[in-house]
Amino acid sequence: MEAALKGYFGYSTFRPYQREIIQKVLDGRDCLVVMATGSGKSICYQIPPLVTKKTAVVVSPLLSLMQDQVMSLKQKGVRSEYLGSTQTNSSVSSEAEKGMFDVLYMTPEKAISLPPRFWSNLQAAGICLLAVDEAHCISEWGHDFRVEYKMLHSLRDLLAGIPFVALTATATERVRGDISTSLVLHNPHVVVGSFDRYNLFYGVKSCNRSLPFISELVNDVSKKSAVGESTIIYCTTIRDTEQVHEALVTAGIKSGIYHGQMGSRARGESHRSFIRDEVLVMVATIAFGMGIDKPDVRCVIHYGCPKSLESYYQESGRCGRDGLPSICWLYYQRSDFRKADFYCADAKNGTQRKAILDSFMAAQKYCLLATCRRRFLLQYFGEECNTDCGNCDNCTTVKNERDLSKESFLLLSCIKSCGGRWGLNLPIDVLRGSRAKKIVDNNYDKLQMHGRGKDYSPNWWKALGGLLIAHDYLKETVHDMFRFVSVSPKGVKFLSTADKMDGRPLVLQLTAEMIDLEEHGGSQHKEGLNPVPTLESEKFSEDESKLYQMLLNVRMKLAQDIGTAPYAICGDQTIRNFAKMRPSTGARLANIDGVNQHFISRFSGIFIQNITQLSKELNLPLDNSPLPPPLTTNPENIAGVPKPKNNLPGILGDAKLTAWELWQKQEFSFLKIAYFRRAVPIKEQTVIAYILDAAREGCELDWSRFCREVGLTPEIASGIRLAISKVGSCEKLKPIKEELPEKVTYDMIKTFLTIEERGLSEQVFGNHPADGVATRISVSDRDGTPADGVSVADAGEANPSAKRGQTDGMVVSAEEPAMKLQRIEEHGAESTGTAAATEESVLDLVASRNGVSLEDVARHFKGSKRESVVEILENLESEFSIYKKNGSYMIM
Ligand SMILES: Nc1ncnc2c1ncn2[C@@H]1O[C@H](COP(=O)(O)OP(=O)(O)OP(=O)(O)O)[C@@H](O)[C@H]1O
Repeated sequence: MEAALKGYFGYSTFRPYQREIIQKVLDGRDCLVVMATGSGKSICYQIPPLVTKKTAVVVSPLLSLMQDQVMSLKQKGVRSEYLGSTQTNSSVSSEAEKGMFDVLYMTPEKAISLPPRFWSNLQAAGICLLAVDEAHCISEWGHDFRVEYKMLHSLRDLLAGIPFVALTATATERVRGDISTSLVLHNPHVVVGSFDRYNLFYGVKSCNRSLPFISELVNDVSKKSAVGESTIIYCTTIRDTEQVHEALVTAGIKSGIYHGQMGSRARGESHRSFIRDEVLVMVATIAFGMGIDKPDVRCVIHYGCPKSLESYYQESGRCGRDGLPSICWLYYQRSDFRKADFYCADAKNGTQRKAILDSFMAAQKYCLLATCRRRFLLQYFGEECNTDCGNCDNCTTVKNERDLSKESFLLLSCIKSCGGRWGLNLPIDVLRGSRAKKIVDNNYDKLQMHGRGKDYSPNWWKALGGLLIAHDYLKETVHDMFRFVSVSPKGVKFLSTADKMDGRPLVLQLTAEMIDLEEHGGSQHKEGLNPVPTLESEKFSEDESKLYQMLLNVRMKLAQDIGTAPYAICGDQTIRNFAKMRPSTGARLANIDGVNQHFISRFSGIFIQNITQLSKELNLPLDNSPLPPPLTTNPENIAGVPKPKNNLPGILGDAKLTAWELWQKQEFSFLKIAYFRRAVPIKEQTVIAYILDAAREGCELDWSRFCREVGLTPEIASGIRLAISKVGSCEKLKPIKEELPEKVTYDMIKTFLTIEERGLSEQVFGNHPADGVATRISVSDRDGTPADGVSVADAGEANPSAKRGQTDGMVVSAEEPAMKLQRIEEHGAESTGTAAATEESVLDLVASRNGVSLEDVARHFKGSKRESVVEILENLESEFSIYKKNGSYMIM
């Protein structure tokens, strides 16, 4: 499966649920898949034919959508065609029934009218599934009821034993029930994913359709077009469509128009120029709704309140389907709300009328909302959501507010530790690492928070002090003309809850001075005390942005030359990766996410040539390393971050702590966390690294859920253990990764190492491989051939030497632990085994070696309990006697 995913689609990991659904289909099980727009449902029916070499038949409601998908699949080397009224090639049908296509699309009308002979021939040639896309069209309760969809059940008898897969992005429980009954699904595997489109920003504006307003709209849209980004403007009437289109054209913005009164040819032409980026703006009625499969639409504007919240979700869902940050605006005016009767005119009975009215009312409510819009949307679709998203207009209106709990914690605790005997200046000097005489004489330079506040200027801290005084967290008193600042009872309470890690965020409105200091060099980092390094590294330099634009042009030119859409060649994210990593060889390029085999054989040469030449012109170095974020925190940071055992916010920094809390307590997915309250999302890998850091610092983690989400099975863990033993060290991840099949990711390796480091291996993975089973990774996996990764074989079965602990091959002994992580084994003979661990003896041990792991120390002091060893190490760390780097303790 993974080989097909990378080979044809260029992706190295499945998104949530994809693998599970594909496996069920391969097992022959019916499936009902309800997953958000853009979540990757198509891959669930596109991979099985590539694995089984049998045709997948896909029923889809719109010809234009099918044509786009066929075009895209062909670019990926997948044999694909469609059957429908606009198919001009008469041989497609006969080729299809001979099983000559991997994926065969057809309209529902076509599907129910094909003769039984077609189906029996196709079945003889090989058919692996029948997918019903946009399956909500089956239900009268759905918002796009199609009568032909209701007749699809007739295919059931013709395709006995073939799994049916129904897919939709919007389906209430009632609609789900209808789909299941109508398609006669047998014990279907039901997957209901999150409706959340994390990468979309939602916003609403009220408007009056006046000319100044249209010119504001035109102005906004032109900014998107100027940087090559696509926008769809949905209008509720043809009149509006024409008016907005005209305004855009007058302003010199190349834009297309699409509505039901245009002839099919004109609509087709308009559609084609939009997906080929010949025009970057499409002004359309909802006739352009489902029929658009362009993944890189960056902005969807609704000009008028939509007829239902379901259709709003569907249409706005056309935005950012490639997962990159994108924007959805809805402009409404109060008169829109009077259209209920108009929408209800189509209703055939009272039930339908009520359904239409209900969803129209929900759309109105969405317009008028003063609270988190995403939360409202999700709750409407029955998804539990207890937090505001931080990524909609209502969540971001007050822009100068920020959670300053970490900074406040530092300042308050520093003032408290200094005994409240001073004004603000001295504690601030302590935070900024001063060694002034007064500070050293009072031993304040030994405080944990000494030097922790260097990232902000003294004036910034003073402004925060003023804020904390204003909010009663600090108390200012005057004695003999001197001002003293101490922590108030409210501040003490804050400190104690923050200490217990369940403190609430302390959101304060930043003063103008603080903002000014942050923006104009007063502070080194806008993001906070510990800015997120990956965010920085993900940012493009000016030259990288130039390179990105140039490479977009290269892709555009290529697409024009071969008559396809630029996105069908590769996605925007892939081009971003090119601009960031600047691969100079085919091998490096092939490793980039989004690069598939077809791309390598057809386009790698031209892209490498352009990347090399343009990077040279821009003076950008080639082969920028896409290395994963470091396994542990940078030692420089560690040196600056003391480790009081119960001061996790202090140790971890906001970003890590928040990531951990969202994951562990709120059960957010990695992806959702990546977008949480960020204008620029961080990578999922970064989120994973953050949470692992938190675990390493002692935060509790649901390891079985974590491993499941990362994809780390006990078998893969055994494989990683073997690879480490082969490499002989876990200092660097790359050599370990290179020993393993492609499907084993850095995230899996990092997770494994954290589990090992925390001594939880047995608990998490069971007794692998010491339970009498040896695990082997087939070499073919490493070559990338389609094998399912890790196979388990009996230890004694093929290779007797396995029992003797052979580690140069890929088999490990059942009796001898394969771990060779610890350098201590080199020193094994010296180990006293019985010596008791004390701070002194542990310090001696650390000082005598160039890095020891927890296991080293625990093994060395077998006479002491592991918990005591851990405690001693933590104490030494918080006293700055030692620090940790890549899982090893070093002397300071
Ligand atoms: N495993 C993956 N890794 C990275 N990108 C993926 C993965 N699976 C799918 N995608 C990309 O996500 C985008 C959306 O996928 P897809 O078109 O299948 O969504 P969908 O769920 O069918 O959406 P809709 O309901 O809007 O039709 C596509 O650009 C696709 O290539």
